[in-house]
Amino acid sequence: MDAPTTTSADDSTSGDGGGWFTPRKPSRGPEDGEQQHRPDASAPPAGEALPGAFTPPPAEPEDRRIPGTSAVPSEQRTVPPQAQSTAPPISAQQAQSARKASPDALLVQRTMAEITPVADKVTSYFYALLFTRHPELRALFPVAMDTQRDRILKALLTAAEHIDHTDVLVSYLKNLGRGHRKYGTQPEHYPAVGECLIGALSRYASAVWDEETEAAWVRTYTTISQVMIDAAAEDELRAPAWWFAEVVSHDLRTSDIAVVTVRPDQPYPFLAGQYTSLETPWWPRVWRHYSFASAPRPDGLLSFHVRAVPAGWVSNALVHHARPGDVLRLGPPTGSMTVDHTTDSGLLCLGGGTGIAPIKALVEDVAEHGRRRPVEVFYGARTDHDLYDIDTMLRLQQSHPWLAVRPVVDQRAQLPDAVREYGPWNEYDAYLSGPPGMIRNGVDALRDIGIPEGRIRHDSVEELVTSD
Ligand SMILES: NC(=O)C1=CN([C@@H]2O[C@H](COP(=O)(O)OP(=O)(O)OC[C@H]3O[C@@H](n4cnc5c(N)ncnc54)[C@H](O)[C@@H]3O)[C@@H](O)[C@H]2O)C=CC1
Repeated sequence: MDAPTTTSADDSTSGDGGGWFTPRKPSRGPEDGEQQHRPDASAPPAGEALPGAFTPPPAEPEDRRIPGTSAVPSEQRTVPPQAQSTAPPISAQQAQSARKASPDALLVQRTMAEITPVADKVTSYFYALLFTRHPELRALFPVAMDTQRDRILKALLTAAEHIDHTDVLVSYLKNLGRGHRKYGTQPEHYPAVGECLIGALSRYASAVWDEETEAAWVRTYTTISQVMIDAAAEDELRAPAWWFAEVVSHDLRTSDIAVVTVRPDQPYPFLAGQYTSLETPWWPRVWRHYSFASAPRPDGLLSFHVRAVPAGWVSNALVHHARPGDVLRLGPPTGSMTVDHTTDSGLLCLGGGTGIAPIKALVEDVAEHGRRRPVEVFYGARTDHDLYDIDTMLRLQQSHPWLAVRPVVDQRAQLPDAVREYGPWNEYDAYLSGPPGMIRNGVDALRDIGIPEGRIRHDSVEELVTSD
């Protein structure tokens, strides 16, 4: 198996995206016997040699060693020559984590510490490199980049930083790889992105950048891409890259909150508590996350609760423009805030604002499973008027004796405190859904009252930030 090789990250002749990693055939093919959904006819069949699939590192991340030779001719780098041999020593804190971290992880973390204060510049430079060297990739991104701008880089850096936490990382990356199918991402795009990533990092982390660091990043990025590419290829065998979904009803509950119900063009399997990404026809390639507001239904319809937020393109389009007959696109379902049906533990649920949507789905899921387990829902809103779904929740309470719904109207973000007045909660699993601040404070409050972290579930706060 070949070791990854590289031309310079800043070598302008490498704009064809080739030569960065050693291609390898995909690990799975259609001989698995499962039906392929290929809405994107330009995508190579998963069983064919994927032109840009790379060789994974020869061993698990923990076992990797940095080869002694440079992968990059030094004259091609933007790193000042003196910086190449004078990378600052690893700090005491870094040294402590080094006991656990692999050598690559340590070098990656050292780069991260260097670029974090200038993350904005790194991002701008990264996209400038990407779009000038690979203009054909511009069409995969929204016209206006705004929140999209830092997504790729954030995701890559998050992954790189956790390269030693194999379990968490692999499931994160698989998800990311599957989710990238809807953007039209192809295996051959990965070397282009990797090359520009290294270009941006080497420029802004020049004080710590040397040959070993570059080699560590190449290996790390190769691992990341390979997991994403394999996950996408595997997913292609069983699911479309996206679903079209026609709006079948639009219920304006307040001046800025709508419940939007859609009918996907193909079966859409998901679990109560999960969320999806959604694109409207008004803002092509701008995707936002919304949770399913119901458990899977026999008629296959999906509902979302949307609040139009200031400057929220997608949310405003959904609340103020979408009407029955409009066609949206949906990405795959994702998220792990789902009910564990192997236990009888109670569910303690905190739903803030439109964050009540997945909580309602969880309640329906428990009801469908027919097991009587106590479910306590604290439904927070800033005003009475904002409790837009209280009637539905109270109706559910009337039909299910195991369910208690407690509306909490609070101007001062006290939803998590309300939970302290009830309990005890030691037999409960906790589920939180709402604004990022509520999640953070809620997790603290629940830990304070003795609920172990492993029993507290919520969606990624970063994902929620982009649900406008
Ligand atoms: N629409 C959906 O499907 C979902 C939305 N979300 C997220 O839920 C949020 C809903 O926003 P809004 O309806 O505008 O909610 P909001 O800002 O009106 O707040 C809802 C509740 O959370 C409490 N809260 C807010 N900030 C808090 C803090 N820092 N500490 C403690 N409690 C706090 C409020 O007091 C209120 O009770 C958005 O951030 C959205 O991304 C989460 C999951 C699903």
